[in-house]
Amino acid sequence: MSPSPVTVAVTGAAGQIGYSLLFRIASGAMLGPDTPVALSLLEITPALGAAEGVAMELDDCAFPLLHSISISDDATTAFAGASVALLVGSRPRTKGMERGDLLAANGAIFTTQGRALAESAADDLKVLVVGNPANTNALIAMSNAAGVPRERFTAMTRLDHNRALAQLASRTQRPVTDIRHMTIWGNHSATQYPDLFRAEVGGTVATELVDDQAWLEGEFIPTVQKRGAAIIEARGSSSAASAASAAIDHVHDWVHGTPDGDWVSMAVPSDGSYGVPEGLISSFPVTCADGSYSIVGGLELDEFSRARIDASVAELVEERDAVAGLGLLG
Ligand SMILES: NC(=O)C1=CN([C@@H]2O[C@H](COP(=O)(O)OP(=O)(O)OC[C@H]3O[C@@H](n4cnc5c(N)ncnc54)[C@H](O)[C@@H]3O)[C@@H](O)[C@H]2O)C=CC1
Ligand SMILES: O=C([O-])CC(=O)C(=O)O
Repeated sequence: MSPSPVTVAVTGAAGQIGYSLLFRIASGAMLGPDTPVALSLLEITPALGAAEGVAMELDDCAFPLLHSISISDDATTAFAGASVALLVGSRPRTKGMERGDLLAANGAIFTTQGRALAESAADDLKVLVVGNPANTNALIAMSNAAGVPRERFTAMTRLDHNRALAQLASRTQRPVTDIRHMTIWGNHSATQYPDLFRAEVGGTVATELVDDQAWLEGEFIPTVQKRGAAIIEARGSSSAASAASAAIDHVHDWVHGTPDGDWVSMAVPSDGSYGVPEGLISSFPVTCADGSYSIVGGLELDEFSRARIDASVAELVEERDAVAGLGLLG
């Protein structure tokens, strides 16, 4: 066991995702079996009691890797010394709401938290934004975190990636472990583009194996794009355990690396790759090694994929312009 615990800050700790996420972090699923964890929970004042209750349950699990738990309603206090910050807390989408409606409601949260991260987090900070609209919230936090390197800010499209793996595995009747090179491009929204032209199942290109453009366009892509809304419709509240699991996967792979020969999807600040305007937080195929990620370069994009990526990126540009207009970009 490494001697000093890693501080992991989690916002929205008393929420539904928090309730799944914290137990997996404390069990070692995110940072590995040799890394003790100090959890630092941020909640709004009225939810501090509920966060205390979650902390009591965490205590009751007697997790060997759980070094300590602290709780605060002040972002600078909660982020002090954090090497990993999972920004989950925000107002979730409810029936009939689109992510655009959430921009203003959540913008203020992420300006404050961006500034607080710059003030008190550790030098090796890694940030994952889960709270929606995740890409643009990450952009707001990044642009308000003066002095923190931009590449430390990421947003979650791993749930979409995992949903795409599950849909393809089901259609091809192959285990998810046979699938490589799945990619989600663009925004974590209904415009996202889950790309099967680069995915492979057992070494065969997925689109060639399936060979059914009608399924691709009429079922696969819309199912993945609208899965969040389908879960809300079925469950009456948004995805929580699957979102928590995807957050664990995202940080795990960022810290421990992606398997040889494969990649994952992460929304990261664009370096201009694939024509995505620099600085937008957009989903790309990435590989991770030594605690850093790199956008996979040199992929040839067909016309079908290009048009869909452009549509999702156009939505990100609109969101960026909207929050810039609201004065939320530092
Ligand atoms: N990127 C993705 O793939 C996914 C994102 N989400 C998003 O994750 C977010 C959280 O979802 P749930 O846990 O289901 O929501 P929830 O409503 O159950 O929990 C949110 C928690 O955040 C807290 N909170 C609100 N403002 C805060 C602030 N300023 N600081 C700290 N905590 C604050 C609330 O008090 C609440 O406890 C939502 O925005 C949801 O849309 C959900 C699923 C997938
Ligand atoms: O759709 C929502 O509001 C929750 C979410 O992000 C998802 O499940 O992908």
